[in-house]
Amino acid sequence: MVKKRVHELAKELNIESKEIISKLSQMGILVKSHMSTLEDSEIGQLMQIYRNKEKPAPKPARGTAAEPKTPAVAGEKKVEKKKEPVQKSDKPRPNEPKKETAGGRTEYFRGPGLVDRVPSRPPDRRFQEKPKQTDRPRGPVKMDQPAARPAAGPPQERVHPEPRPERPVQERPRQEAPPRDISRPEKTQYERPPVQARPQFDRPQPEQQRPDRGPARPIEHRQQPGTGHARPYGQRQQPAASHPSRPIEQRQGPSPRTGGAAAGPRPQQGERGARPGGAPGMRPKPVDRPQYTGAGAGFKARGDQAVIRPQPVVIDKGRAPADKTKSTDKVKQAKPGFKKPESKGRFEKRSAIADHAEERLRAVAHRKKGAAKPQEQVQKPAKPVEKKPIVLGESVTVQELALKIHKSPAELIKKLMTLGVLATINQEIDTDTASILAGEFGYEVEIKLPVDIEALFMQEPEDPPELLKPRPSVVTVMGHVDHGKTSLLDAIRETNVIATEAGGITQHIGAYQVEHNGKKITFIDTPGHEAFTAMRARGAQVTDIAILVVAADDGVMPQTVEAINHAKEAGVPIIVAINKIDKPDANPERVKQELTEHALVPEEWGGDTICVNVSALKKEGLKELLEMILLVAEVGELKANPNRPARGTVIEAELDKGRGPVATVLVQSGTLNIGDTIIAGPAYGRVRAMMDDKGRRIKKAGPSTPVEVLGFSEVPHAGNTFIVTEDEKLARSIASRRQTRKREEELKNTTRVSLEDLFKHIQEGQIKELGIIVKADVQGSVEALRQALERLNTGEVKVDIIHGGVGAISETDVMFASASNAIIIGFNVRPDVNARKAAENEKVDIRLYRVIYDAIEDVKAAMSGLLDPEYREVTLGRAEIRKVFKASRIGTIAGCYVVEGKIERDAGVRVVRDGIVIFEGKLDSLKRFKDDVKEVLQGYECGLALEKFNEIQEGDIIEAFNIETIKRQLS
Ligand SMILES: Nc1nc2c(ncn2[C@@H]2O[C@H](COP(=O)(O)OP(=O)(O)OP(=O)(O)O)[C@@H](O)[C@H]2O)c(=O)[nH]1
Repeated sequence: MVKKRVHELAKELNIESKEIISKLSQMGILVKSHMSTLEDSEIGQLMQIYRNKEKPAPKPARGTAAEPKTPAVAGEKKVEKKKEPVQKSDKPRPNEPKKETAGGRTEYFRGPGLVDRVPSRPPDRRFQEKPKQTDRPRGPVKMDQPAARPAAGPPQERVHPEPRPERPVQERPRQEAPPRDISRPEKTQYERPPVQARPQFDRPQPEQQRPDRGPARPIEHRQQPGTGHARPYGQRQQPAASHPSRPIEQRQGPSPRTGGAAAGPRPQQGERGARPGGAPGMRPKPVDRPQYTGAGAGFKARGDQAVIRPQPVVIDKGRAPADKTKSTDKVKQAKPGFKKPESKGRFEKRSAIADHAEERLRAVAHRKKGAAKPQEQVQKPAKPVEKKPIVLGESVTVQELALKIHKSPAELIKKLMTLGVLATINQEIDTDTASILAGEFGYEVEIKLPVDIEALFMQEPEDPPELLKPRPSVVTVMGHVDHGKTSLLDAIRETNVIATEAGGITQHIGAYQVEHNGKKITFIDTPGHEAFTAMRARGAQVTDIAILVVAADDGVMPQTVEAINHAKEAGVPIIVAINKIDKPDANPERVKQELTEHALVPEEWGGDTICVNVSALKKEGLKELLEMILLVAEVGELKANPNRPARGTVIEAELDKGRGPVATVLVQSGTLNIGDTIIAGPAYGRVRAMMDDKGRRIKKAGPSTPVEVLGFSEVPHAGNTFIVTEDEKLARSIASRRQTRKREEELKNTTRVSLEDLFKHIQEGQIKELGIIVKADVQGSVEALRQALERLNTGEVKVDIIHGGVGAISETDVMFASASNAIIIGFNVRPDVNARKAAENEKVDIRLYRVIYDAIEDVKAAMSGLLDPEYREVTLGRAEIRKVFKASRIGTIAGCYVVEGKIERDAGVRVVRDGIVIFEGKLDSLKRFKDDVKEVLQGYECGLALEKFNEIQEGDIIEAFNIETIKRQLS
């Protein structure tokens, strides 16, 4: 025989190539594809097998040769034998002979006999076993199946063309799109939730279409190239043709059933058709079963069939993609190639995309919230943090708050604006505002005010009474200017301090200690000028006894009253020293009389105010005064604990060029020693040296001792409390904090802006401000000037002391003044070279003074210059119109007679008629006779024309006036 290819032989035998391939594989002959060539012997064997099947009669004849070759064939024979009776019963039918003639396979074509019975059931049963739903489509399909066979043949051949590997991908979609796409998509879609049920639906559909569309099969073939048995769909459509090719399936599938129940009891074809396990002639049915079952739910419905080998393979292949799509990424669904992606995939893809989109959105949302990974985001979302109240301190800047609530500063600023607050990013907002603001963004605020370490640090410990020891009394000398305070102290100290004072008045607070009758008395001298109120108040606060000096020849004066009030406020006992009793016009009684007006009733008049007549000049009454001081001190039982770190008050401070910051302090309790760490206001340091009131260096200073202290880091403020601490680090940090606070306050004063302030500023736009920088040799003078100058404030002009400090005028001061459009007042200080140059360049006005009065007067004058001048009308004269002339070119001319004062050419004029002003304007011309003149005096006649006014009449009065500018001065 000639070599043939598998498909050629299949054609010849009118069977599918696959069946031959499977048969060959059962025979132990491996064939790669339908294009493989077969040896003559192999062809012979196959021919024998298939012809034996077709011709049962000759089988036995050939059987000798065929049977031994393959057990499968033998098996088949057995089956065939069983079928014979069935066939025989069928033979009488008219259909058989036709089929025999057609294919020569009577048994095989008995299937069609089923078709005849279709109306009666067989096909229905088949399908009913699986899904009833499939009946709709399948009903007709199965009916057509037999007829479709011939059509099925050709399609198979078409499929054979080799290019399988490539075609599958392209052709699948085209050809199978309708049938399989529908089925598979459904699979995947349905299978997701109910994996079992779908397969049943899926299969029937493809079957319906397969027979109609030949091309559909090829796809199936392609899919099952490796496993020739694996074509459930195709086989179904060709039940008869599949028989021969699936002996194994029949054995495996049907066998259990045949053995179980079907075989014997189903001799009839009708039932055979429905039950594969029936007779040998039922092969096609068993083949069908696996096809159906293999496709889907049939497996579960028929547990037996699930064992069938080929089916699992087919199923795996067929499902693999679907399963993957179900269980894993939907994106992978596209890979399988089939048309899945098109029909079913749309929905799947959309849902997948939607899912992805959601996931991404979530991820993005989480990322935006700050988390890097979705998982972590879930674990550490900011949400719980949002609800957690934010902790704020005393104040917070907009930027800090923005960080705390995870918002942008711009959002906060915007929100603040809606709340009526205009703030910058670095501006501090108070806790109330911050709370409201945070609340706007859904945050609660917890305000935790920091522990005031400073307050604790400065808190004065209470000394047990047993540790207290008597201390010198601190006496403050107060009184009106020039009443002799310094002279009195000088007399007491027997020194001459007055000679060193500029201008002859005391401008520094002085502290001195004297000893009388073995007891020390500390005196604090305070200036008497009104500008030094603060100093006096400070003196009163640190004092135990106040000496009120009143000049016997002058009596009680304003600052006397002020001193009385300070002393009363401080709860300090007052001793009145009526001075200058040596003067001829001294009148102590009058002074006492005036004192009573201020609730100071002398002892001799029944009151409790001690009054002592003294003369600083003559040094009279000093002893008595000192004794009275000691007496009052004794009554006060003044005590302090000298055996603890010192604490007291800074009386005065200055920046000494050679020694640096120098502070005059009054130790009020404890003992100050050299080397002590001391802090006072923003200044801290170590006590480098101490000098007493006489300039002598001392190593320690006990309670009530005034000393000059060197060693401060900067000039402390007069009035600051100083303490000694062992914790230098803490002192430094507290001082640093105070410095920062001071700077911030200075900054606030110049830069603080809010809507309220803005409005205020708009209102104050008409108020002129005079910015002043005050520099002085000592802090006390700075304060004195500040107070004196600020007192000059009026509703129209405002003095703004933008900076005050101790020391020479520096370039920085000049630049600051330039930026602030301010002037600089230097008191007992001079600008250094750089400052002088800078002042020239920046045209900054620097005023230097040695007497405070001059400074104040100058400032007052400067402020007067700032005041809006007053305008006053000055009447020049009056003229009566005696005659009116009309000139064509000039207009109306008035012939006048000056009845009073004079009429000036450039003056303003008004026309008054019967006491009513009918015009006010300017003269157009003024002539005497024909000459233009500048003025016409009383008693003379003149001619004049008014500018843009001709309605004059005889008898009108022309009034001439001028507007004078009058500079205003502060009272
Ligand atoms: N005749 C007479 N003159 C005195 C007496 N005490 C002071 N003076 C004079 O009064 C003037 C003012 O004396 P001060 O001691 O400077 O007066 P003050 O109260 O200290 O003045 P301020 O320091 O400016 O507050 C000086 O010229 C003294 O000579 C006195 O007892 N008798």
